[in-house]
Amino acid sequence: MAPTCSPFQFSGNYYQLSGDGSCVRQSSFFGGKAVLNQGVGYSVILGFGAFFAFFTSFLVWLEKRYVGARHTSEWFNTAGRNVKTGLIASVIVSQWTWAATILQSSNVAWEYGVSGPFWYASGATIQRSKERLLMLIPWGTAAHVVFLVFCFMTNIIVTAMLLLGGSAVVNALTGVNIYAASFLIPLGVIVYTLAGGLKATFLAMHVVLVIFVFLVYTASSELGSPSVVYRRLMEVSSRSRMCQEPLSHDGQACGPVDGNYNGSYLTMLSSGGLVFGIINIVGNFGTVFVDNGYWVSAIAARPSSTHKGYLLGGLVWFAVPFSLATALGLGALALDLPLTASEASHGLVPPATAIALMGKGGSVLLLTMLFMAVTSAGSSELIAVSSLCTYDIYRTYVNPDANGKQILKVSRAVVFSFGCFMGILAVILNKVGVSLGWMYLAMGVFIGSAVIPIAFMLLWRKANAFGAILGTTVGCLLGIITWLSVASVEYGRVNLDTTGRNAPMLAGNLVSILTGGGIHVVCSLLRPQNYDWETTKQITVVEKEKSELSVDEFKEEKLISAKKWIIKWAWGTIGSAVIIVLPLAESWQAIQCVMLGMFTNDKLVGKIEELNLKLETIIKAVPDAERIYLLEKGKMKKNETSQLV
Ligand SMILES: NC(N)=O
Repeated sequence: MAPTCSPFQFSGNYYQLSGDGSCVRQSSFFGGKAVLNQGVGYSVILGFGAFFAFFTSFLVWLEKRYVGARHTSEWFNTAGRNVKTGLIASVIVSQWTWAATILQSSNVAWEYGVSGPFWYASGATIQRSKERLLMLIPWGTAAHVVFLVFCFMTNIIVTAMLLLGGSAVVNALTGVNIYAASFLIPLGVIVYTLAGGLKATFLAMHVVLVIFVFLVYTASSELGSPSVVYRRLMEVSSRSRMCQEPLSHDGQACGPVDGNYNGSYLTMLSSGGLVFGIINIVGNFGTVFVDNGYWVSAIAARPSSTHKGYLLGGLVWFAVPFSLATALGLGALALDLPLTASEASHGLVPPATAIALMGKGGSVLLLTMLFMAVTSAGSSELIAVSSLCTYDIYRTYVNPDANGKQILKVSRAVVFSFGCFMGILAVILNKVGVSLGWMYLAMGVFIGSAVIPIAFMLLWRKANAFGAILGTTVGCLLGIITWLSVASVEYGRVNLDTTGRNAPMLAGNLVSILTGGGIHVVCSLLRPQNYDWETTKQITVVEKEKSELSVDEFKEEKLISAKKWIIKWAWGTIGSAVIIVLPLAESWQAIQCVMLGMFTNDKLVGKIEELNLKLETIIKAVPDAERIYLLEKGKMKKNETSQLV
């Protein structure tokens, strides 16, 4: 092995002295070398779903045998509408924890520093319960069909992100062929879903999360303390760092961060982070409002538990991307890993940090955590599509008199077919070179236009069906046109690289959501539809068996009390935020002066460093000076003695 020449003591493994004497940084972190063998990869891909399917089947059997539960088509699609607060919160967390939650959040931490995880977590902690798409039927068939298309598009995008992230990581860590992984991952998820899906898997996921955070900030010999992480982040982004080839390569993290205050990773003043934050909010509004999966969970919940479960789940979920990305994303930077922009965009920041910190053990832990997320979120997406196909298409347009058995059969056939379709689509997307990061940023361009029309449908009596259709379709088309035009004008060509950059993504996301909403508002004000909410009560269930829920659950007073609870807590939260933020805002100038003086005043820091350097030089020189002094003193004594003699 050639001798190392790293600019930092802690990243010697990633730099080598070349034959011509120049210092060369490793050109990528993974470089096609897998840490685990392919057997582990295939076991995880196929074994995970199968193991949990077996375990869930056993629990379902116990419930049938000893509790006497009957598992009908309604149970398959809505879990009997009897899920209580704790479980609904855990369902929300597991459903909302995608591969992107683990991988893309760390990617933005690697790109923008600490503001990335903040924007990721806060922008995606926006969840509210909703009703089923069938409610759109009174708006007419055209509206129902248009929103069905957008719902399918959302399910396809979310499932595609799970498969792109899952296949890229399993390929990088185990060497399993990426196309084989793309096609096989859905098979495990299908088996798991058909067995009933066990949302409690997310508990194990949180244990792994805590291990990683603990390692980075407490226990690891490589990092192990916030002060080490802090110091190293300052060192790797220092202005004096040399970043030209071959000491670093294009797309690798090196030196100050463009668009961040003082080029630091440890600032919230990041233009890139802010742009990502806006794109993230639009995209997540899209997936929350247009993804049928969250509607299905709301329906599965006991009516009096829905609001508490959703609020609790949303709050708990925040910790997942925020803590994981501030550990693994910032960890990758603090270790000066030679990751490339392409590796980061494919979701490989967390596996790289896991390997650097724990070797093979870290890879196994990360794979386990990721597959928990892929399996449980993937299963929710399959159920969501199954619910759309069976209730919104089959029972509405094909067989309105369908009985429970027929519905269950169609549900299972849809789960199988959609799973296989997604496997093939994921192979195609990988072949084309689409990355998880690209898909994550683009989701709002495709589905953002449906957000405001769906929200109005739920909340505004005047909302008009024609305006909703027009806003949704025109908003989507204009969003796509703007996105591609900005890429073409800004960068001179339209490809995956240019369309994946921040400026075109920001423009496309904003045009899509704002145009969709704007058109809908104008049409609704011109021709208010005055929607009659009573019509939603005509929606029937397939199997009218005796509900375990008390009649109280459906009483108006109970729902009004739930509404009061939400308003109380919402105002409580807003009130708390105001009394924290207002004094801070009012004293902002004073705070800024103090902060600037304390931490960021370049002159002051420069003076202190100069003083430090002088002191260090003096301290280092003391032993030599002492030795010279003693030597001179000895010589003088000798001279004196010889003169006397
Ligand atoms: N669910 C998300 N946005 O991670």
